[in-house]
Amino acid sequence: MSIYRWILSYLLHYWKQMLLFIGCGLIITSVELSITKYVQYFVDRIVPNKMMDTFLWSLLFLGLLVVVMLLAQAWSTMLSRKVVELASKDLMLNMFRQLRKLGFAFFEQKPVGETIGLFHTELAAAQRIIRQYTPELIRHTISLFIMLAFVITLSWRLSVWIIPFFLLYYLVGPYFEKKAATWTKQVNKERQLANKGTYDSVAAIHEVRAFGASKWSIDRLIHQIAVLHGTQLKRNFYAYARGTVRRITIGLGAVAIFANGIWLVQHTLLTVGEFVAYSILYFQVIRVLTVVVTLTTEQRLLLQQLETIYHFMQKEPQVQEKSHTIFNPDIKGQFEFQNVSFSYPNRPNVVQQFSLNIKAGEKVALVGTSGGGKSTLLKLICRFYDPDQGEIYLDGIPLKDYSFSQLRSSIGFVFQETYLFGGTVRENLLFGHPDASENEVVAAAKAAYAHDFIMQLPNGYDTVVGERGIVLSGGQKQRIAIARMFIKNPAIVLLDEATSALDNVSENEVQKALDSLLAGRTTIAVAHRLSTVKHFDRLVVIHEGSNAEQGSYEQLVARHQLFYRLLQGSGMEAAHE
Ligand SMILES: Nc1ncnc2c1ncn2[C@@H]1O[C@H](COP(=O)(O)OP(=O)(O)OP(=O)(O)O)[C@@H](O)[C@H]1O
Repeated sequence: MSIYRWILSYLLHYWKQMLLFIGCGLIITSVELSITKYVQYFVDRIVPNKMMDTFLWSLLFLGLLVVVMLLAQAWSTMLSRKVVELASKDLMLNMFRQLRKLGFAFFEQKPVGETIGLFHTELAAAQRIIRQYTPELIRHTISLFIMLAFVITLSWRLSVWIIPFFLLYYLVGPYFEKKAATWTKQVNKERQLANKGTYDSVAAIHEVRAFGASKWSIDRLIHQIAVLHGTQLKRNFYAYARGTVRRITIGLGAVAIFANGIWLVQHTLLTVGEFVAYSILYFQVIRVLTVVVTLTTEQRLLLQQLETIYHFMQKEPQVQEKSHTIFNPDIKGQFEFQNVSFSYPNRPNVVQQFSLNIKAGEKVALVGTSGGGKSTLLKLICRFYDPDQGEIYLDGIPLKDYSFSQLRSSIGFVFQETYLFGGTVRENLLFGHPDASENEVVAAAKAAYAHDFIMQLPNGYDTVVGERGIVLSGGQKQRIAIARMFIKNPAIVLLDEATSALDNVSENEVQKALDSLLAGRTTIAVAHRLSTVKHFDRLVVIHEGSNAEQGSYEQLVARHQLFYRLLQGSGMEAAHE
């Protein structure tokens, strides 16, 4: 019910249009009932008494009613199309907003394939409920009650006869419904697995090729799809069995009405007109009832699919923005970590009692053994996560007191690998700062040593890159990322092994670009290759989430402790000496 209420809330947002839509439905039902009532009058009064004048006038009146009904039908279709499209658009936008709100932590913890599946399968199911089911269900349910009341008042003696058949159906129906629902749940689970399997086999294409595992990958996918197909067949069997039971009971109900109707007419307990009108109404009621039952069942089956999307939409982000934030008009980039501790949900004590002061404009490199928590510290600075204990201050103000927008506009992050959007080089450079002028874009590209290679591309800055266009090398992509930073102009730059994925030639080019970017900005870098951070003001050795040792490169080497051992381990000692 809570899932259904949540879906309904999207339609109720447009309650005025929904009321009009229901009003149209009432008009349509009233006209349908009036026509049936007229048939009764025609058979019982007009024909036996040869009332020609009444017949002609009533025909004219009926014609008018039909026109009104057609207009109401057209208007209700228009209204419902408009409302359902608006509501499904709202739902989709809210999902994207929620995805953004949940932020980095959600992406790290959920496989991408699962999130894509959520948008493909579950969003589509939710939109189908909004588009195809809910408005029709509301309208037909109201019509059904009005028609049932009408049928009972027309002849309660006949109505009594159809009750056992409906009861029979409702005794057997739920068994098939439950079976169908259970199998639908299973279908969804297996569809998600198949989606994830498809994603994996595309995303891991290099690994699959490199390991010669194509056959393994295809076999795995074929198996997943075969299992899904088998479950779908079972689900369909129960769904159709349910329909068949329904059709049989409707037929038996009709036979009962005819047999009893004729008996009641013979014993003058029912007029011929009432019998004819009742027979017409029975099929009308059955039609509406079937629509209501089918819509309810199918909607219930679809609702089963929405559990994950519902929980996704109710999820609270791990990191929340305060309602009252502090605006710092001039961020300098001075950091203070005070006894910061942090655990991932499934990985405790990644950062432990970590304390560090970083001066504005200082260049600090975090070094240390793999898995020590260096990248995690960068994530805490960006507030992708919040510390469990302790506090991080930026220019003396707790990070938590800043707005997300100020924090993120003051911090530039260059990752190990840069993702380029399917668009032009210019669009990729303007990412994050769409208002920059052409001059700023070119100046940034020059400062990042990217202008020359961009000019050599077929259409210069208008060349399409990324998934839909030219594939750039790792070093070129990093220089685009650095140029983006020049345009963004943040006071603080975070580098997460920005050059570790590059060969020596590319690394040199990117290093030149980085040197010009970092001048005058507070820089915190995570580095694997110690050579890239030799010239940093300070190196901080992170060991098991704590600040184990710090100093300049030379000081740390001379100390002959943890850093020195790291250098020996990485084969850098010779280079140093
Ligand atoms: N999102 C996450 N959820 C759970 N555990 C994580 C997550 N991200 C990292 N970890 C774990 O936390 C520990 C620290 O990871 P982190 O990436 O901060 O280390 P690092 O020092 O940057 O390592 P490396 O030098 O290998 O990149 C590792 O054991 C890692 O497996």
